Amino acid sequence: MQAIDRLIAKIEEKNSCVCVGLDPRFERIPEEVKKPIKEKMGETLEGLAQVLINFNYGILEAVEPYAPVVKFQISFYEQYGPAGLKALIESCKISREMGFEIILDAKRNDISSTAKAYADGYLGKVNLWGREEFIYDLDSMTVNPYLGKDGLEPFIEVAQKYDKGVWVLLKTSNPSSGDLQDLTLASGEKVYERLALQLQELGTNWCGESGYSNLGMVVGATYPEAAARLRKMLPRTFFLIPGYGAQGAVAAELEHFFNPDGLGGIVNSSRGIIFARKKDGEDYKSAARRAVLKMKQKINTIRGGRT
Ligand SMILES: O=c1ccn([C@@H]2O[C@H](COP(=O)(O)O)[C@@H](O)[C@H]2O)c(=O)[nH]1
Repeated sequence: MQAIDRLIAKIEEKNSCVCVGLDPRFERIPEEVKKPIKEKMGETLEGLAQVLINFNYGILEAVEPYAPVVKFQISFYEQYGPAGLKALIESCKISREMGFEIILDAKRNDISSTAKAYADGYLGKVNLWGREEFIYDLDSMTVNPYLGKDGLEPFIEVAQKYDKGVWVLLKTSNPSSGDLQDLTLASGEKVYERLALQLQELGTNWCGESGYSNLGMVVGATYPEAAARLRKMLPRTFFLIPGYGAQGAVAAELEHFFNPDGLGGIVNSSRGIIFARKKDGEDYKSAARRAVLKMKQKINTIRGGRT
């Protein structure tokens, strides 16, 4: 099954388009997760990596009934070197066993020959002493489009080969995204609008049975007016929508991100779910479960009248 159809099947199964971002910040992880590992492994890098894995496991168990997809932002793992990346790979493995769709938010790209190495490493297989093997077990990853079409093509080719998807940054959620992305071209279009059309062309012959493209685009929840324009331009494109919760966006602003079929988007929240507990001593898993359920319900009320 193609990546976009797997994602839609999971959304339908859980009646939810919530994506939980597993972006652990060590200093915010509760003591009850850290203590037993510190006692066993000491204050080592390996111990820290084990804390990330155990924390993620707790969150995954908590959100499993209500979230079809998880997103790992690679920086929170990469910053700890090989131990951090091992924690990422192990967390992906656990997510897979629990049936989540898995997105890696790595925002990679480069000249095409280098982009191919990224694509092989994250989405495809690498040559290990003559054997072709996967290093990561992912469904899709984020990529940066600003090197142009030749930088994107290797990701698309590898993704097509292994039934994976890509999410291309289009209109990002950060406050200054407009400095470049909103500039008006001589044609009267904004930069992100021109990019949207170029990306649509790349993704148009890469649709699943659902009719949606495996080339999705990142559109920040913090820019609902841009999303309304983009939704009309790109009816067959799924949006990965970050910016909910900690960055200020709320469900009522998300209506125009979705198509009338109630599909077309997955809404990510990272800090708002994984660090939902309000005070020390409160169970972080119960707090995450409550937060994800509330988010699912709120978003369902604005997408195609689902509840
Ligand atoms: O435009 C973008 C693209 C990616 N992100 C990523 O999403 C999450 C948001 O985390 P919160 O804690 O819910 O704010 C994080 O991994 C970002 O790197 C984004 O925010 N905006």
